Amino acid sequence: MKRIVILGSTGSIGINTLEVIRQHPDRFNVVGLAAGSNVEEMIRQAEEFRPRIISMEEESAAETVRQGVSYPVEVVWGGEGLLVLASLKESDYVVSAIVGSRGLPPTLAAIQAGKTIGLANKESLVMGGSLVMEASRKAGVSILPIDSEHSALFQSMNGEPRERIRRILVTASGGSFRDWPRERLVTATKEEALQHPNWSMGAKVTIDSATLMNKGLEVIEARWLFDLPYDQIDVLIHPESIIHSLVEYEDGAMMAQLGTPDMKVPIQYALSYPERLPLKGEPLDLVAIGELHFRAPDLDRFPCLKIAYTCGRQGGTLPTVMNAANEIAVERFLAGQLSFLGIEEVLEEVLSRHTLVPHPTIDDLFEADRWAREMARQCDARVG
Ligand SMILES: NC(=O)C1=CN([C@@H]2O[C@H](COP(=O)(O)OP(=O)(O)OC[C@H]3O[C@@H](n4cnc5c(N)ncnc54)[C@H](OP(=O)(O)O)[C@@H]3O)[C@@H](O)[C@H]2O)C=CC1
Ligand SMILES: CC(=O)[C@@H](O)[C@H](O)COP(=O)(O)O
Ligand SMILES: [Mn+2]
Repeated sequence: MKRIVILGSTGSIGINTLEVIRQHPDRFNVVGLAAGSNVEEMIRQAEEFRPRIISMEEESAAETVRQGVSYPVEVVWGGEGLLVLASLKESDYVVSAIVGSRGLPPTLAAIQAGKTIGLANKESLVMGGSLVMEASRKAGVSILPIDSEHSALFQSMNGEPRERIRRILVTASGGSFRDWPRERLVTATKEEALQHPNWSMGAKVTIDSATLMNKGLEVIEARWLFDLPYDQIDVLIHPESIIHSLVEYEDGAMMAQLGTPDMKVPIQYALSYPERLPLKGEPLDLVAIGELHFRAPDLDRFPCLKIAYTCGRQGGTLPTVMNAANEIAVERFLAGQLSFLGIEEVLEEVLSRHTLVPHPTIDDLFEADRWAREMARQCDARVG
């Protein structure tokens, strides 16, 4: 029985994770849940899964949950609360599914406490990939990818010689504006951007998909998870999101993982690895789909992907700054304070002002993150 803590249980990944666990009560037991402000969903989840401990972002939300749950449960809160959940002694597995760079401290804490990690929170690898991977090597813990592309890559490397990989191809749907000309992006609205063609996900990752920054974050995530240089990581636009990514080997063979766009598949694989369990869901009907399509990404229409490659290659504090500026820009876009193309303008502006720290400590990363957020908030007024 795996004893699981879910950080971000009320979100899209968190809810899908609980659905997987619901299907396998003999395999998985929920011992802790953490979320931000959604007290109603947390109370409902607590009543069903009976975790021993819960964490919420604010003290007031924690108190509401404590009073709303019908059994004696420990409720903690804030950044400290997340660290308590991450290193809980009754758990052996932590699902890291908080959105954004605030997922980094609890992910690192869980690694240092020796927990196996199911990683959805790609921002923690973008912000601090080198430190996270070094910590996982030191602690001897596995980081199992939940992100669909990285799960596909992981599955496509299973039993194959890593040194024979020629390159990996990270597939991308192209997002909500895949076929829009650049001129039309000027007026793109939040409602339009939130209409992802294939996946139902949280707002932040859906906007990142629309700018192609999600693919940029995923390229950096792949660099760290699979220890590959950037010139062996390519992006392939695949509008149907059926092939979740591919690995090309030196003999020309390509291995891929296919499936319907359903996050329960990679989540369950990460939870059950190295086993493969049954899962309820629509089987993939390739005859009904008929055709799959592919094309190269258009970096002129979607420069965020180019920005991410540049930041990843230069390294140091640049990916941290890019990630933080992107989080603020997306937040402001969702709040109606920034245009869609304003997101890339904020990134360019903040990055142009940053002085790169080449071998950052964890404190350097947090300082770069703080600085970039402040800068990105200031830029908003000019491009909004
Ligand atoms: N959704 C998907 O299909 C995929 C997501 N990912 C990645 O997974 C991560 C989560 O994405 P997704 O589930 O879509 O996001 P959602 O926005 O749906 O959920 C985010 C979760 O984080 C919680 N949260 C936010 N702030 C805090 C905080 N300060 N303390 C504790 N919890 C907090 C939210 O709680 P609350 O709602 O209670 O405020 C919620 O549970 C992201 O990094 C994303 O890129 C990767 C691949 C696919
Ligand atoms: C489901 C998942 O893993 C998302 O990260 C997804 O990849 C987003 O779709 P895009 O391919 O549009 O970025
Ligand atoms: Mn993905």
